[in-house]
Amino acid sequence: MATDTPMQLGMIGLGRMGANLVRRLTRDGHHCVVYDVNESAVRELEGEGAVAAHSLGDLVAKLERPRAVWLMLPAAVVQSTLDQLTDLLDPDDAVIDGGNSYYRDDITRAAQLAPHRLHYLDCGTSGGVWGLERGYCLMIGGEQEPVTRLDPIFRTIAPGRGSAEPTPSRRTDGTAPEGYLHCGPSGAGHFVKMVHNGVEYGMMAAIAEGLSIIEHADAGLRKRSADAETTPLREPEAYQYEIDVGEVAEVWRRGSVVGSWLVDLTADALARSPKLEEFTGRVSDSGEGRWTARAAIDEGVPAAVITTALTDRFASRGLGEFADRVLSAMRSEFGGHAEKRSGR
Ligand SMILES: O=C(CO)[C@H](O)[C@H](O)COP(=O)(O)O
Repeated sequence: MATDTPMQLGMIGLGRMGANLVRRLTRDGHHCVVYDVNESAVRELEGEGAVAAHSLGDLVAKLERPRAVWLMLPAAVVQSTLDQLTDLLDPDDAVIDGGNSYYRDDITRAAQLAPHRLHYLDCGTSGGVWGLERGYCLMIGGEQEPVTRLDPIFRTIAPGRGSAEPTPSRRTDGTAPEGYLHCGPSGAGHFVKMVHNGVEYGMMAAIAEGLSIIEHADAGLRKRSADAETTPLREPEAYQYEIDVGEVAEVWRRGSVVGSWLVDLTADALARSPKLEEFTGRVSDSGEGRWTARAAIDEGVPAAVITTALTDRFASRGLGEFADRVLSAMRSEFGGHAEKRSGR
């Protein structure tokens, strides 16, 4: 259903997220002016009804005042883009940073724009490559006035009330049931998104570890377990199960306490590739988990699951190898224990 309040938005950055945000807005009757350094991304969206811009200045010139400009850019280029926009925009225009910027940078950037009477909103945007159809969960920070002004944009991008059952005990209204929330002043949106991503690390790690324990539940069947060289399996009869983890992920999707979108995605990945052999298991991190851990330390709040999930990712990339060598060296020094060349 088309929006009652069509608005105009400039989108800078037409990667998967930026392009799909434009598509979702256009479908709902909003008007988008689009720019990216990659001309073919601009042309593709032009073919789908957006107005093409060929530079930041061109984008600004094609927007009516007060303008709304959404940045969907890698964190590394947000500042330079904002610096250029600051000279191009007029008082009362608003810039929305929808990427994964560090919330502390938002505080600085809002202060940088304030003397120019430009508004700056930080908008944590979660939904990934599925957001076009499912909608994006939005966590917004900044002043109330531009948040209110841009409400029709946020409402269109968000998943909407139908995306989840109503919360039985909830008695208040507000926008959270629509899938977007004004979390507080500058930085609050990206702060909440940062912690969301920290939670994502912990949930992902727990699902992965659980399925790995099930995958290895056949340890007692192996004649000579790989572990036998270091720690013999004391009760092989207790580990006699050859369980298909893909089937487990599938059954967990249905009515279980841990059923979730992450389990849905895991079940789909395992259905395509039961041993996931196309992955090496080197897990990257883009910074949000580190920032969440830092916030927990600053606040003095225990966050054992999130921080462990973060350092597990470092270990997956071999960054724990030196510590492991130090451990082996100490065992050798105090007990003459030799490293085994095979086994786990
Ligand atoms: O914002 C996201 C999902 O909500 C990103 O896709 C996710 O945070 C990727 O981060 P990382 O590379 O650290 O796993």
